[in-house]
Amino acid sequence: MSMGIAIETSGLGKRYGRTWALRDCSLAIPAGHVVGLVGPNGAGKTTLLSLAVGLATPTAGEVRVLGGLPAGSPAALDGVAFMAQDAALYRNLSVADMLRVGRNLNRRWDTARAQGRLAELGIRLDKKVGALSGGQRSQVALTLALAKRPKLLILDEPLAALDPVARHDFMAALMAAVAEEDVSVVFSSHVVAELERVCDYLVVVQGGQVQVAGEVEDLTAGHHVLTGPAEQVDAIAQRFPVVRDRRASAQAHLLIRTGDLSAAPPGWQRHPVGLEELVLAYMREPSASMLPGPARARSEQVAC
Ligand SMILES: Nc1ncnc2c1ncn2[C@@H]1O[C@H](COP(=O)(O)OP(=O)(O)OP(=O)(O)O)[C@@H](O)[C@H]1O
Repeated sequence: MSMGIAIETSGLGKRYGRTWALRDCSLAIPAGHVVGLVGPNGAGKTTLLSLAVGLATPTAGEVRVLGGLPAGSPAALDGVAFMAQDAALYRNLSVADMLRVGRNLNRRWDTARAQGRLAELGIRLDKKVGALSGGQRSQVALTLALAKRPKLLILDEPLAALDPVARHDFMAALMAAVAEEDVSVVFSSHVVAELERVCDYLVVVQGGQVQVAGEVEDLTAGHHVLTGPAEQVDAIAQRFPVVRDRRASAQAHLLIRTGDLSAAPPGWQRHPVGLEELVLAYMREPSASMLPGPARARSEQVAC
C-alpha cells in the first residue's frame, strides 16, 4: 500500500448479531482529499468510520489508514483524529479543562494552536462546555481534533445538530484547516447539497455496501443526463448503463454512466450532472452501483 492512501479497506465487514452493518467493503481512498461519505440512515457510515478509527473491530476483512497502518494501532491513533456524531464532550468541564484532557491524552498536542483558534472564534476558555451553543460545541470539538495535528481527520455527521449559519461557519473552519495543513478529511453527512462546495471525493454507501466511490470531478464527468422520447429508452439502455430512469408522460429523463458522450443521441438532449443530483440518483436506486457496474434502473413515472 502506498503512503498516498488515507483509508484502505479490503473485504471489510462488520456484523452486529445477525445484521451485517457493513459487508464486503473494498475501498482505497487517496490521501489529500476532502471525502464526503453519504448514504441513507442505517447505511453503515458510522460503522465504516468506527472501523477506520479503530473504535470497532472488523468481523471480516481489514482496514488500514495512512499508508498501511492497522486501524486502531498506536501509530494510527497518533495520526488520526476523530470527531464523533454527538461531538462527545464533557459538559461539566470548562473549555480549558477539555484542552488539558486533550493534552494529557495525546502525545502530539498543540495547545497554542487550539487556544488561538478558540480566541479567533470568541469562545472563552472558562466557559463550561454545557453552556456553549451547539455550534460552539462543534467548534470546540473540531479544535480539539485539530490540536492533535492529525494526518487524517474523520468526522461523523459533524453538521447534524447545527443550524445553517453554524453549519456554514463549521465548514468554513474545516476548509481553512485543510488549506493550512496537510490533512485528509473524511466526513459523513446527510446534507447532500453541502457536498458539492466542499468535497472532492465521494463515497456512497447503501445497505452496508459501497455503491459509489471516486473523485468528484471524475464522477461528474463520467455521468450525464439525457432527456428524450420515452419509447427510445431501451435503445439508449443498450448503449449506456442507466443509473436512474424517470418518466414524465412521453419524456424520459435518464442519468447514464459514461464519460464518453461527446454528443447526445439524435432526438435526445444532453446535460451535465451536478453532484447533488448524482448522489440522490444513486441513493434512490439501491440496485444501481458503480462497483462493478450499475444495474439497469427501474423506470419511474413522475408527475409533470
Ligand atoms: N452497536 C450496534 N448494535 C447493533 N446494531 C448496530 C450497532 N451499530 C449499528 N448497528 C446497525 O448497523 C447498521 C448500520 O448502522 P450505522 O450506524 O453504521 O449506519 P449509518 O449509515 O451511520 O446511519 P445514520 O445515518 O442513521 O447515522 C444499522 O442497521 C444499525 O442498526
